[in-house]
Amino acid sequence: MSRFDYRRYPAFPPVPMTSRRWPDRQIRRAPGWCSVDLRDGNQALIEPMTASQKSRMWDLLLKLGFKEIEVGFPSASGHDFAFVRNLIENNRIPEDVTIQVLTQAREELIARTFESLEGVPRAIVHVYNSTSTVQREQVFGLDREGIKAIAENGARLVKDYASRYPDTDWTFEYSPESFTGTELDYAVEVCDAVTSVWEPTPDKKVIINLPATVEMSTPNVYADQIEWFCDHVARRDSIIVSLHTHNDRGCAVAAAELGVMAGADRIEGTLMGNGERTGNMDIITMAMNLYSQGVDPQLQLAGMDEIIETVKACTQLPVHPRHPYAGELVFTAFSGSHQDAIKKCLTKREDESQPWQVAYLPIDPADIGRSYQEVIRINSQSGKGGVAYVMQADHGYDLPRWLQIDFSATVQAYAEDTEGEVGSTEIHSLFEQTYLPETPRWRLHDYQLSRADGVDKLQLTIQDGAQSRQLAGTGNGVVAAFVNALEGFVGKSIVLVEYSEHALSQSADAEAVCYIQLNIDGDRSCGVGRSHDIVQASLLAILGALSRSPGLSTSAAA
Ligand SMILES: CC(=O)SCCNC(=O)CCNC(=O)[C@H](O)C(C)(C)COP(=O)(O)OP(=O)(O)OC[C@H]1O[C@@H](n2cnc3c(N)ncnc32)[C@H](O)[C@@H]1OP(=O)(O)O
Ligand SMILES: CC(C)C(=O)C(=O)O
Repeated sequence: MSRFDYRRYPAFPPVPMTSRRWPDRQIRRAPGWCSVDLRDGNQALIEPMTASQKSRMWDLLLKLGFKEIEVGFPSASGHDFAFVRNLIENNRIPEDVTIQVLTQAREELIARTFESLEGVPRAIVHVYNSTSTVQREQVFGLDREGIKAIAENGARLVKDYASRYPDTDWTFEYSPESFTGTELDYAVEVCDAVTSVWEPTPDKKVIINLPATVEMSTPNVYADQIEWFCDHVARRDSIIVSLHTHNDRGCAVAAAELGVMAGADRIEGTLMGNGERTGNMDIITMAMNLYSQGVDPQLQLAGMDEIIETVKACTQLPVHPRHPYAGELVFTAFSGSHQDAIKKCLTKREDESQPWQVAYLPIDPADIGRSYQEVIRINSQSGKGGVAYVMQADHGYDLPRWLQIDFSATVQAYAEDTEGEVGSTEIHSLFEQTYLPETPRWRLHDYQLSRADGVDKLQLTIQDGAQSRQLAGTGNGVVAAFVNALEGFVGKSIVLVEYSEHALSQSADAEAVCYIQLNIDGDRSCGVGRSHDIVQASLLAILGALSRSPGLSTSAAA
């Protein structure tokens, strides 16, 4: 039989709650954030961070505005110990920032932890032990009382060692590690035992951190667990309930969000979700989720590219191009209908003080240092809206709709041939080759306009290969006279169907650009003319449209 056998995995039992309040709540305020990049994130790396990588990460975390940062497990290694000493001895901890360190509930480790913190003005000492059924039975070989005793002993030791360093303002934190695999009544019993040792008050709270050490259920079940815990734990007004979720089922952020709705006050997580196995809860995503709902995330995340660069350099892990908010491709639309909708919304958006309402873009990319240039990228899935956006945003051409349709067919054919993305410069060159070729079929030499009896008369010279041709036409206005001259030249009827012009915004010396669509004996053809003179731009556009018309042979012209 195959080992791929779902029957080996029992379903996670629901929490027996008859009524739950959290589904009706909204998060309207950011929780307290604690970065665990330098501890949980670091302990999961193939190569743990070097001292300089840790320093770089520390500096970034300060810059982003974290006020609580777990900086290591100082009793575990000389490196972690030295890093904590470095921060303290070099006065690198700002007054509004508190460092946090982790320790097991063992005396020698707790003693060493306090040694590492000597002289720190304030710190959070975080002690943990596993409480789940699996860990109790299989790892520790202890019953409920035995495991609770480890927690109580750890709490007592932490309190005792803290009293030996009276100059430091201590905060205590306890985690019933593997909380999500722990019976809820038992988790409450253990945490109550810990807080009865610590005796917190509303003015001097302790932190009780409830980890989804392994994510085992849907986020709603985690939220039930948190609400149940908050409702039953003793001394709730003296406890900061903290969450620490992992991403085994891909829902760490959702679980943390629902957990906050269920009553939690504080969140531990990492930047971009680095951490054990599938990672810790990603603080960037959760904070930006708040931001996108109009809630101040209390973190400065405007420089997303710097964050990514630092995280990559410190963890030596890539950031997925589709990572929420941060990935290289998350604000990019390749597909035609998305591009069309984005372009329309952006074009209509005149008043920046109005709420952001742009299809397919949950936030304004500019808020996190991304430019609109990255928003729309072109490949064979793209449509006219995207091509028009690039032509306008990057090159200053405001193509009318009928020309967008005409030109996007050229770009589409090119994208299919090259089987890849078509860059902005390539799109521009395609436009020039198509509508403004360096060696056009016919070149306008010179022209003279005169007016008599209300009729305009145009005389002009056209270069047709090696020959110069003199043409003349009449009409109401220069364009009509030119069209009339060309009708005689090619022997076909020509109707001016569309006309549009504008100053070329990207051109420093104010060139004008003119777009024309002609109907030449039933065939439509588009042309573009560019010149410092608007009349000349119109004539060039008409000649360009005529040159591109497939129905004309040189002999017809002759
Ligand atoms: C979910 C988490 O992320 S928890 C944090 C995990 N992080 C780390 O472990 C990284 C740093 N840790 C280390 O480097 C090592 O574990 C050290 C140096 C701290 C300790 O190493 P060791 O002394 O070899 O102990 P180890 O961690 O293997 O555990 C050994 C013993 O401690 C017990 N123990 C484990 N965790 C705890 C705890 N939280 N509290 C009390 N005892 C514990 C174990 O049951 C085991 O007991 P036994 O020797 O009687 O069987
Ligand atoms: C020590 C605890 C908080 C932890 O890292 C976990 O459970 O993942």
